Amino acid sequence: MAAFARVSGSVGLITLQNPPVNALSAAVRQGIVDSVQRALREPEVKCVVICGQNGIFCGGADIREFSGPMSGPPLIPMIHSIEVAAKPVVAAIEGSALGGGLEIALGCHYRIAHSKTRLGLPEVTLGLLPAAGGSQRLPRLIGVPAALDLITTGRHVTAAEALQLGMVDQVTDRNVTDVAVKFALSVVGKPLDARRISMHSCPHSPDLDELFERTMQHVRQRARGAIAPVACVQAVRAAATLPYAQGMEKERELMATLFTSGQARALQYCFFAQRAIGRWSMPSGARWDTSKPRPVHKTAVIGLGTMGRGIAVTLAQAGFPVIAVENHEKQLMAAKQAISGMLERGAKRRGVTPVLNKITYSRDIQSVANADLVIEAVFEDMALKEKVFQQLSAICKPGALLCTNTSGLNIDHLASQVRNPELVVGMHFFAPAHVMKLLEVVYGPRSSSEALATAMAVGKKIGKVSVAVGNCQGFVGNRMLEHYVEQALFLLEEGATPELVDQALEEFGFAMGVFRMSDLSGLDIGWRVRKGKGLAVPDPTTGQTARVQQGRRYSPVADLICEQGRFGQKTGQGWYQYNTPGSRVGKPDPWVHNFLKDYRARHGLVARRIDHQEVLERCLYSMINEGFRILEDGIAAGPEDIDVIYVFGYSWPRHRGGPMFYAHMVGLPKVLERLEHYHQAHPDVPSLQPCNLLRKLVANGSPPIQKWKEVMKKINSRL
Ligand SMILES: C/C=C(\C)C(=O)SCCNC(=O)CCNC(=O)[C@H](O)C(C)(C)COP(=O)(O)OP(=O)(O)OC[C@H]1O[C@@H](n2cnc3c(N)ncnc32)[C@H](O)[C@@H]1OP(=O)(O)O
Repeated sequence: MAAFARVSGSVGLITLQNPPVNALSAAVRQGIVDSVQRALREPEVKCVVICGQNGIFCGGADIREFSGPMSGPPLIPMIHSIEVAAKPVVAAIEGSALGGGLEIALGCHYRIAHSKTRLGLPEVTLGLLPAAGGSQRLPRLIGVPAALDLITTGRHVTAAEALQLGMVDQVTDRNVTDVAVKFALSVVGKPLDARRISMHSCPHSPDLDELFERTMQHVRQRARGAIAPVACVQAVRAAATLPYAQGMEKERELMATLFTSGQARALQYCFFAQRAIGRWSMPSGARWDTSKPRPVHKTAVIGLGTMGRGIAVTLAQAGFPVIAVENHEKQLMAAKQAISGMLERGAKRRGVTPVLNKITYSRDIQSVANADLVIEAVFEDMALKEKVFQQLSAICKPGALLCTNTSGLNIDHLASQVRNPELVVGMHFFAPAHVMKLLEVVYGPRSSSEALATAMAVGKKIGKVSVAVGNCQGFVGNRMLEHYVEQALFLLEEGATPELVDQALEEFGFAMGVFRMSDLSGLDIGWRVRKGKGLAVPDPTTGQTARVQQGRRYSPVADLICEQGRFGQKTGQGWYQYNTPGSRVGKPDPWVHNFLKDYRARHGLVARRIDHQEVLERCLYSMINEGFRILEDGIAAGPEDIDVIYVFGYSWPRHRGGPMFYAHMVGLPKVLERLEHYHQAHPDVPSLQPCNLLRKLVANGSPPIQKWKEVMKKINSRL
């Protein structure tokens, strides 16, 4: 809806009303059209102000409407009618003016923003472009380079930056509607043509061709196959080179392709998935809206290796006092120096003062006695973690939340080491912890809903995308990853090279293929884990690691590479070769190719030609299959949780929505058929055997992903 009122005698005030963000639903658009007509019709109205209810101007088009047939008045003529109005129209912007919201403001003759407002055209993040004239008006208003930046990234700007760019005419700390009403009265009777952005041409930019070429190259590189950023560049190019009407036609054409694309559906799914994960529930029935978090004032981090340092920085930057504990003096000093550097660099980037005094350093674990929440981040070794939890149980004040940053060890076992197991949860950060957005919050069978609510609340406060998951080996992310990596290794045995596998995955949209990624993170980490699991142990008779371990096919290829001291970038050799240790640019390594040839010969394996499709199907479908098992086991509450974990923690290309959404797009019958095919070819690989839930979903007519939870409930209640 939009309400119309006459204020200050002759100002027509139009208020957008659609909580919580005044999204432009059909009803709101109709309300605006009716109100504008009324304002122009009534002779008492001399000028118009458009504002939003409840402290927010407008969050843009109603994204939920995109999945159904469009109804109600379209945006473009509505905005045009505002721009051509004979009475001055002023946008009174507060909270947010995003997407279609900003496009309405660009159609107004003047824009006044509250100082706390954020403005932007984030359509690209939804797989779209600003197609209600935004791609044509913004470059005309602020110039091509700035418009290219905002439209291709979807970046929100502050009111101060918007003023600097010329996007708004005035910024105020006062009530923005009051200011806009007064301002509107002051411009009655002034000529409006110069205020109609569509009548301008773009401000001159030198070397326009070169600018577009450079931007296109940069955008293609960053987009990893996403089509919307490329279309955004094309639309802005049209604004810079064509008259407005032709530019609008180009904008329409480009949008027609994007709007129905699978990428737009994936990105819009991600938008809602990211919000859905906040509404967590536990198998006990406890939920986000019925569980109260405990207050957390003081925090502590135990163990200041790479992860502990990043966690301490994240907590301090969010305003938490942190006691940072490391029992080795030398390591403590090194950590202090590294953390201070991280805080200083972070503060410089954000233009704020570094919060060095938020962190107190100590060698004594007793110093965490007063903390409300402790995060253990010591070496990934169960015996060591057990000891730390026993100590914490004796030291910490009653009610303190005890968290572990383990990436896969048993939370329940750690809980069994303490007096209050209900206060133990996992807080699994991803490296580098102060940069990566994902946090898996892991509850065990004994964790209380209050403990989970507290960890989720802290996760939100420190700016992480926090996903609540159940306890199992590897939780969600690493449990699925194991199958992806396993298939990649099998493909090497069967004839692929690391670069072939990586190329297929990178073309799919991953920032790095599996082998490039493992060179970056260090091959020794996985080796240690495999040894810990009793894998990667040589057969006493042959002295070689067997290709069958624990009753199933196993590839020792990665272990053999590690035995050569090839740990990836840090040693200058891994799956690729590097000019120097620490260098980031890897080249295909003939040594690896020869090693694989010898390995195959030794094991009587005949190399065959492997294409990109097989790489994708085996690596991704085996991982997706495990995702279905995770849903079946109740470790993740829904497919959105898994997808958000993969998009934010494992560089899964967002425009493909996450592994479970990808399966839905490919079609569950096809995923099932390909898994059956590969399992028949590799019966000794259990991860290729289609799981029950996948079979049942297919048997139930392969419902859309939004309905999986319903079908899962139905299936479970029938068992
Ligand atoms: C063509 C395309 C055109 C013309 C477009 O305009 S595309 C839309 C462009 N706009 C956006 O991309 C903005 C999306 N929204 C946001 O960025 C944020 O919601 C916000 C900055 C506006 C507010 O943030 P915050 O206060 O944190 O609130 P939430 O993000 O949690 O949102 C609250 C609930 O509102 C729902 N929502 C938000 N925006 C939209 C929208 N444009 N359409 C439909 N629904 C929207 C959001 O899903 C939350 O709902 P629940 O999860 O609570 O059910």
